[in-house]
Amino acid sequence: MLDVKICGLSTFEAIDAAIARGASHLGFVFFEKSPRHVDLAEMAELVDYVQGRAQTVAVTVDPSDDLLARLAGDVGVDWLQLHGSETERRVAEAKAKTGLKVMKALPIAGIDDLDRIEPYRSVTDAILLDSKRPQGSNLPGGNGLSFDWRLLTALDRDVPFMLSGGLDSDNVEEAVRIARPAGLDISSGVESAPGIKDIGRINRFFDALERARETDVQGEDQS
Ligand SMILES: O=C(O)c1ccccc1NCC(=O)[C@H](O)[C@H](O)COP(=O)(O)O
Repeated sequence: MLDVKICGLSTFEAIDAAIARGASHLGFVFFEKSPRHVDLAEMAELVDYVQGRAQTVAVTVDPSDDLLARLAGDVGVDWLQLHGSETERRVAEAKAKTGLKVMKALPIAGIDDLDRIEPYRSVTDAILLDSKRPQGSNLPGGNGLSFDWRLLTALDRDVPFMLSGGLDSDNVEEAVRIARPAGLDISSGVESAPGIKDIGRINRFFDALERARETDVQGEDQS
């Protein structure tokens, strides 16, 4: 069973829709330049609303110690997602300071980028592979762009990762077939406009994922 993280949530309605369809993780973005930004009070309210029905993830970019303390204390999320240029040392420090589970996002554009995964494996609870920030964008994530998933076939199979970047109901089946991720992370692909989650698109994404699972099971039965 794949983990599924729906990222950039800001309404109770979208949280309920994601949970109803089986999302394992819900992401809340703390990054002021993002159309998905929620402040700490809003994030605390959203996390409280989840009431343990899914894992909650605070998405941050090079967070300060003060922000880390507030996310762990006042907001009370389950996970930190580090989506900036955090070194392995800073990731380990963030985990030790907060006691939270940590997911490090790494941008992938070419085969050499896969070498960046190994040093983070011992200091994180999950690795998220995303596309690189395109020129002109001021967002390190949530750009709705995918990378070449075939690069990931070169990865050692015992490296579990979440696949991210430009996923939607039209391409998720192909993405899962090629990349064989442990989990999926999606934001723009379930929106009607940047920052506006669309319940119909959330449902269509999970429908497509169910079809992908059925095809996979049928394929296994025939082999
Ligand atoms: O989504 C944002 O606006 C964002 C801003 C700053 C840092 C990270 C951000 N998103 C991180 C995510 O986990 C997204 O779900 C991931 O990049 C995939 O996004 P998309 O390609 O839009 O599905």
